[in-house]
Amino acid sequence: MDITVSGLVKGFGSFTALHGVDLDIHTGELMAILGPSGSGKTTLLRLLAGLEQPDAGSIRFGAKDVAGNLPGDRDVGFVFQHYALFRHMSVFENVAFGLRVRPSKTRPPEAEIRKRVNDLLALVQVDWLADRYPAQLSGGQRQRVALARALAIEPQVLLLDEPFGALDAKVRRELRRWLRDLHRRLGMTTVFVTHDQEEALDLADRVVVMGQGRVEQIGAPQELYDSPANAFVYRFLGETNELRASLQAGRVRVQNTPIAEAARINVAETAREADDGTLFVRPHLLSLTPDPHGIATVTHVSLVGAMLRVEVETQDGQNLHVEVPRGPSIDLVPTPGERVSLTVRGGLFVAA
Ligand SMILES: Nc1ncnc2c1ncn2[C@@H]1O[C@H](COP(=O)(O)OP(=O)(O)OP(=O)(O)O)[C@@H](O)[C@H]1O
Repeated sequence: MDITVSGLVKGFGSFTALHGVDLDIHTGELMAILGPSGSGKTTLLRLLAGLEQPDAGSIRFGAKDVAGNLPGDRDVGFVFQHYALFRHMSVFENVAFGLRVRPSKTRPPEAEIRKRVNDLLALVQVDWLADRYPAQLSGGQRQRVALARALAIEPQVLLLDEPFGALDAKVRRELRRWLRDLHRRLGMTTVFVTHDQEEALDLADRVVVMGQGRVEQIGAPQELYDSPANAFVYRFLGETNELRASLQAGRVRVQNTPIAEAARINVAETAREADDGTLFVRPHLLSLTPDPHGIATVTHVSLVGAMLRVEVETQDGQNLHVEVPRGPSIDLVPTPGERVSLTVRGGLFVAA
């Protein structure tokens, strides 16, 4: 089931939480909605689920406009943090619930319900917990049961809001791997909200980056990391340096010294020339060369695993850090106080 969102607007009182969101989600895709707190991720997911109605814009599931459809009519399974399991029902009954409440015409026979629930509990690897109550489960087990409950109705679309939010890092990683395998096997269109960039980049086919109620960029993880579209995405995803720079005659310059061919740099909007702007560059896309007339001085060197992390300060007082793979020889390690020139192999220039 593909989902097409166009011009979605949602306000709460005088506050606008979504300012016209456009988004295409492909059939069978695993898509992450990533953004800082308050950027509108949950609001977007709740609109997809039918738990909120938009003020303007449309949501289509396949060819069908689902505006006005209640959650039960959308063929979605969802796991929201605040939709806890039913405390007074066993794990088995929690998972069976969505099937049991169906009108008699579409409700499967009891034997089939039992089989489907048992199969699902095996799939999420908690079949041995079928008779327990939610209070008797660990956090990770509860999340798996919540997922089994969402899957029981065999939805075409699965919506997950921070599904592993409350869990510790190790269990999160485990469940993440498990969700990826499950998605590969079942193949339903899945959208999950997270504020954890590692989780989004690791798990999703594509990621929507949201900022203040707007889509800032949509792309595959590698594409977002390598070619952020703007300053917001650059700052939000991964580490970055920001340098005051100019763009003249095909070169990006710092303190009037060329440090990059403009052809290797993405240039935001239409700035072909600019006296003043910001160059965003990832630490691993900067190189240092010993140079007595260079524009920077090494201030600190540390070894982090296989990488050398070098901090430098430019003559005009800008601090940046550089990551270089550790070479075979100790002689190649820069030393504090050494003058160096800088070369930039990729980045984004934004005119002031
Ligand atoms: N029911 C509501 N009434 C008023 N304001 C709301 C309501 N729901 C959300 N908001 C506001 O809309 C904005 C977006 O909220 P939303 O929950 O979508 O953000 P989020 O990106 O999911 O954040 P978080 O990562 O913190 O969960 C926030 O500023 C929030 O305060």
